[in-house]
Amino acid sequence: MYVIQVATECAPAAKVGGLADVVYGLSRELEIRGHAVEIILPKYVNMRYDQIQNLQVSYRDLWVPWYGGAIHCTVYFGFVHGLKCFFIEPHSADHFFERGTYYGYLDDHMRFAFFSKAALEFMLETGKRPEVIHCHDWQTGLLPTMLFEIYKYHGMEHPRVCYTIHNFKHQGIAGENILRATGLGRPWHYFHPDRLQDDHNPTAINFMKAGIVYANFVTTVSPQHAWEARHTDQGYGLGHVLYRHQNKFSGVLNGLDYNFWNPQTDPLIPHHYDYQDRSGKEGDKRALRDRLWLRDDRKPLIAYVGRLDWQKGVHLIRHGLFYALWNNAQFVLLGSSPESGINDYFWHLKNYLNESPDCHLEIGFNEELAHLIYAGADMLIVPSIYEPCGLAQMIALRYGTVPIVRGVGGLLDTVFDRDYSDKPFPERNGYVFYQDDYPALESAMGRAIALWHEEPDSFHDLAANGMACDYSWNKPGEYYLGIYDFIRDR
Ligand SMILES: Nc1ncnc2c1ncn2[C@@H]1O[C@H](COP(=O)(O)OP(=O)(O)O[C@H]2O[C@H](CO)[C@@H](O)[C@H](O)[C@H]2O)[C@@H](O)[C@H]1O
Repeated sequence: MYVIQVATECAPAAKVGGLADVVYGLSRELEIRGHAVEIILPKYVNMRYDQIQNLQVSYRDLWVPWYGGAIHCTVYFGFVHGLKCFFIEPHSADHFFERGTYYGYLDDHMRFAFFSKAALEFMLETGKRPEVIHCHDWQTGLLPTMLFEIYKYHGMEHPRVCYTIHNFKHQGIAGENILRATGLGRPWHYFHPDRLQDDHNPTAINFMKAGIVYANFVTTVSPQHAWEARHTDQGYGLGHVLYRHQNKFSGVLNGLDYNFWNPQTDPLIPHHYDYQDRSGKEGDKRALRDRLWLRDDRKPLIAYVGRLDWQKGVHLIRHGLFYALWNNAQFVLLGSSPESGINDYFWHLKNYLNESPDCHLEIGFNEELAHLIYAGADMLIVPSIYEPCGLAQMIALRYGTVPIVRGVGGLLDTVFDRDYSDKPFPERNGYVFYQDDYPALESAMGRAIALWHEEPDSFHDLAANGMACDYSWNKPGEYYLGIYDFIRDR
């Protein structure tokens, strides 16, 4: 099978969150199984270039039609930890990818509509004809529309599209001018409830809806979230569209790259360990405390790693921090937010708690520190308001760190409560709470902290259960191959 992934992130070169891990992990899994995979990404000026090997010009003059004219692009090729990646660099006064951050600009819809178009133009010009184009999230939602309404008639009639939604909240809403920019034109055709017209604003088009309508298959990243998106407000207004296209929609639980996230070999942690011998984890806890100036005391270390977004339950993260400090535990936070209000709030909290020997807040993105935290912590909280899949809890399980999660989305598919799950004990691996209020979080954190202090052996058994879970790409890789095989043009 020949697959091209078109995405706006790929770990570890261009990563904001879980999308990057999935694009990397799934591509690797497909390659290991002997399939041909290429990834097309924007060439952001602020990528981790140290994570790209042999970067070189691959196609010097790509002219991408845009409005009435065309934008000149150069396409680079390089390996991101062995994966074949193409990077599109537009040369225009818009400076689409020469910004301080990857997202968060008023013209984001233009930037990524352009990227989607450029990816198709690149395939057309270089004769690349993958059996499947797998694209991700709102940023690439217009790609299947452009493929089947324009590029199909220029010799790209065979590629089929699988479209994966990682976050329903961000859908890409734009005005009519996007149709003129991309060459789709014909507003009377696209401004139709069965095509691109937003269901809640009849004068806008919706990129994600476009992806759902035009793709040959649509997935989201866990079975539970697929249900939530259709039946609850977590579809953010797309439930009706999903219902109409339910025959080509399903939830496939994300995997985790078990080579990249591996406590036995992880080069970013000082002590290695595995399921049978977890003594190295103690060393990592000491190393983490040393690095963050935390006192060495007989207390569990509780962590939060992730974006500081409303989605992640910011008020519960804050409360979890104080609850840990009041209840004989330590707390470490690693995260950042594009919203200055949230960032400022956590900076303020960091200053306020600066003298505490039991807590550390690291505001920013730091892949290396993230690994040490997953390895060194005893527990990880994931109190999300909604969570399509969630990788943090899976990474925690892999590193023998007990997850404490809110029971939504993929968290429900992966974490099973030690005390209340109906699963047999060996399959229970963490703590789950359901309401999004303080008492709910406290009940779960309280049970975890008490077990750590009072029954350390039972706590270790629980952590070992987590390490024994298999959330690798093995099964999800098979599911995606099944989907690709189902949609490909024979
Ligand atoms: N400050 C920081 N420093 C270092 N590393 C950091 C970091 N902040 C986040 N990360 C890393 O980014 C990843 C986060 O992945 P998640 O899946 O948990 O959440 P995210 O909301 O970004 O992903 C969305 O897409 C994924 C993929 O489909 C879904 O699992 C999820 O539910 C959905 O919200 C983890 O690898 C984490 O370690």
